[in-house]
Amino acid sequence: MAEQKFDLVVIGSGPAGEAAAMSAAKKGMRAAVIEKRPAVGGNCTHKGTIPSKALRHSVKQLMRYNTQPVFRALGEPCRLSFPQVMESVHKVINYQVEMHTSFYARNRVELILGEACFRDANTVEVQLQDGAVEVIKADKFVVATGSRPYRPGDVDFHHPRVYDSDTILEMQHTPHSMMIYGAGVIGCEYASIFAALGVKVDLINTRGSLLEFLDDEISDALSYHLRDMGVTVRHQEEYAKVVPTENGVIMEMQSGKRIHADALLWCNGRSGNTGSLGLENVGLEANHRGQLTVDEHYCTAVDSIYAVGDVIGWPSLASASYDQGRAVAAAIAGRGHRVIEDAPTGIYTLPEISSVGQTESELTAAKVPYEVGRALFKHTARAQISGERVGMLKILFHIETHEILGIHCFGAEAAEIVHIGQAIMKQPSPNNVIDFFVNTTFNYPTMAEAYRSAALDGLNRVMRL
Ligand SMILES: Cc1cc2nc3c(=O)[nH]c(=O)nc-3n(C[C@H](O)[C@H](O)[C@H](O)COP(=O)(O)OP(=O)(O)OC[C@H]3O[C@@H](n4cnc5c(N)ncnc54)[C@H](O)[C@@H]3O)c2cc1C
Ligand SMILES: NC(=O)c1ccc[n+]([C@@H]2O[C@H](COP(=O)([O-])OP(=O)(O)OC[C@H]3O[C@@H](n4cnc5c(N)ncnc54)[C@H](O)[C@@H]3O)[C@@H](O)[C@H]2O)c1
Repeated sequence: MAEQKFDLVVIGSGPAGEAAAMSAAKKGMRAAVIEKRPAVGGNCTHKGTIPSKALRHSVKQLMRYNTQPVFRALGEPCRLSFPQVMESVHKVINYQVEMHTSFYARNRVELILGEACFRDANTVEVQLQDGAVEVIKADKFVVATGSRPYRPGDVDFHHPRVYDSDTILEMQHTPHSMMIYGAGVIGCEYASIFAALGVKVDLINTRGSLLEFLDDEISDALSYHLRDMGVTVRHQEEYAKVVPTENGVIMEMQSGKRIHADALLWCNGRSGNTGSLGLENVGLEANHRGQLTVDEHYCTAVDSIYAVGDVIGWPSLASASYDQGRAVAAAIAGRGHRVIEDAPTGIYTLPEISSVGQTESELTAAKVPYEVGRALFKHTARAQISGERVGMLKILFHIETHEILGIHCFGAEAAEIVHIGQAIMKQPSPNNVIDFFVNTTFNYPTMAEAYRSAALDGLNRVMRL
């Protein structure tokens, strides 16, 4: 049995693991990454962020072709099958794998392909793909094993018409109808994708409104636009039984309804990948969702074992995972590190949604005196030119200090647009004020112009008080 020793060993090559390893190597540590898949990139690259965003991009292009009058001179609206749009997705995944693989050699981070299991707090056994077992020792370990779709025991995920967000990428046909159970971020994003492909979608939400953490106005806009695309949104529904049949899936609801569709996409929750890590050998225990608890240094209850990314739960974002990876390497090296707790929201529904800071409900509950400045995309020259007129930017700011408290946006490129406001919002006082947007000249025509319009709208309201 071969044995190797490192300063730091990371388990998992997703955003969190890769960032931790690269960052540690740049700080002079001898680092290795263990990955059980045959390729690096994590679930982010192979099953989650990258495939869903590439899929959504292709579908959005198709939707634009089919809805923009200018393209009618080229022909009638067209349809693409799910496997057809998946072809472009595989290309993006391959580019990503190639690029991420190159980082390992360039930074002299050893890549070990196999499944890691703790033997003790400074040793893991790695089951290599050829069946051999390697023993790896390290001063410190970072668990970055990510998450997988939660699968309740009473749903048959082996049935060919029952999918989760991993297996949906292998679907070989385009169903006429689909029910999506769970209207969290994944459910809403896939509802947009399938509706844009012409699939009749039932989106079943176990809660009272869509994405309750969003500002109410944005959540309402999402409901409106999903329904406008033909999605049936059902709130406050819980399944009682899932009955897959030869030609479809029936979901019996606790409310007594029976919903039928050609296929079911299950999007209700994710569990941390800790089951096969041998945590019992190091005295660690995961919670009921398979997640590990860490302190402000991303250290678990065992001082040689750290954890970052989806495996520690909230916010479970690729964006935050990259930052947590860098932070844990800094923490281990004893250099100052940032605790990641202010990640913006970027939701790639159609329309796109993005926000940073507090919502109106939160500010009202906290009794903060605030005002709102709004700009509708349809009133900007850029949106009129691009034809992407759906959308709104709203800035929440303190009535007295003008400090920006929240930015909420939906519409084309919302996830990019929000960062303009975020950059100002994060400035130290007194530079974090809404007045910046009226005292600065923006390129024209741009979507950034919406900031000026929203700021003028908000400041006009305050002046009228
Ligand atoms: C459909 C979908 C869409 C998403 N969209 C977005 C988005 O738009 N924006 C965003 O910010 N986030 C998005 N996310 C979330 C994002 O993908 C995750 O937050 C991110 O992948 C977490 O990164 P990670 O490094 O913690 O783990 P992962 O990406 O899950 O990678 C973990 C890796 O660890 C490996 N591993 C597990 N156990 C072992 C073991 N014992 N030994 C060796 N290797 C092991 C796995 O094989 C995997 O490669 C999305 C998620 C899904 C499912
Ligand atoms: N654009 C983006 O940023 C993006 C896109 C997709 C997914 N994601 C991330 O992926 C994560 C998963 O999203 P989602 O839509 O599946 O779900 P979600 O986190 O909204 O959860 C859906 C429901 O499942 C329940 N649940 C969660 N985990 C469970 C578990 N292990 N066992 C039982 N119930 C559980 C939750 O309480 C909730 O009622 C989110 O944290 C999200 O941030 C982000």
